[in-house]
Amino acid sequence: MSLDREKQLAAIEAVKYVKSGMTVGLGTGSTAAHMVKELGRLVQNGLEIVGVPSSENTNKLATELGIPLTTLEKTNGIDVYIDGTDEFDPYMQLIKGGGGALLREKILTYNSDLVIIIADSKKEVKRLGDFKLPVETIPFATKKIEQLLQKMGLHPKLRLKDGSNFVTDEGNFILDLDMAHVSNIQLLESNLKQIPGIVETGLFLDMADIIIIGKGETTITLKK
Ligand SMILES: O=C(CO)[C@H](O)[C@H](O)COP(=O)(O)O
Repeated sequence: MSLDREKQLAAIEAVKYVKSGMTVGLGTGSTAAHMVKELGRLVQNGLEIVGVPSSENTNKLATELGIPLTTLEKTNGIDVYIDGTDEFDPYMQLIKGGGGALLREKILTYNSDLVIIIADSKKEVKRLGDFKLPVETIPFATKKIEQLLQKMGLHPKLRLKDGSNFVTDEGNFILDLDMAHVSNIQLLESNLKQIPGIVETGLFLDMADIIIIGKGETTITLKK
């Protein structure tokens, strides 16, 4: 069974939590795109929702599919947020941001009543850290932050796209960190957040309420 089919199955299962009248946060990435497509199909069949996209890419896809959209500040909060992940561990802790949308994704996650993460079976890990941890940095400070993180043993790599710096929807850069040898992820998160110029990290700790994993032709649901 292909990983893409597992992503699709997880997305279809997650969308069952969405009911008419809800404000729905729309994640970013290939798994989230399956969810947006499924919501688009349901909207065509009469589901009445308003979406809040987490990126310009998702905004474009949802608009093409006819999903009514709004922005976070115009809502009274989000009923359910559905997004993919790069890794999740047995404690439902996540690394996100492979697609570079981690800042808006974390803001929407924080402002949502229910957070559902959808994943293919390859995203499950015993311990976070095979995937490089993205951190979003202000361009003005990025060089200095890179030097500091190097001294901390986190081997930062400035993310590039087509030979130039990758620029997020908020106009920032991304440093991808090697956290394979970090034993205390809570401490890492708080240390990183104390560095001026780091806007956000891709560690989503204690934020997921439900994780739906596509496995073969079925899904497995983990709940907090
Ligand atoms: O955090 C993300 C984007 O910033 C994505 O959810 C994450 O990268 C997973 O992507 P995909 O579903 O394509 O594997």
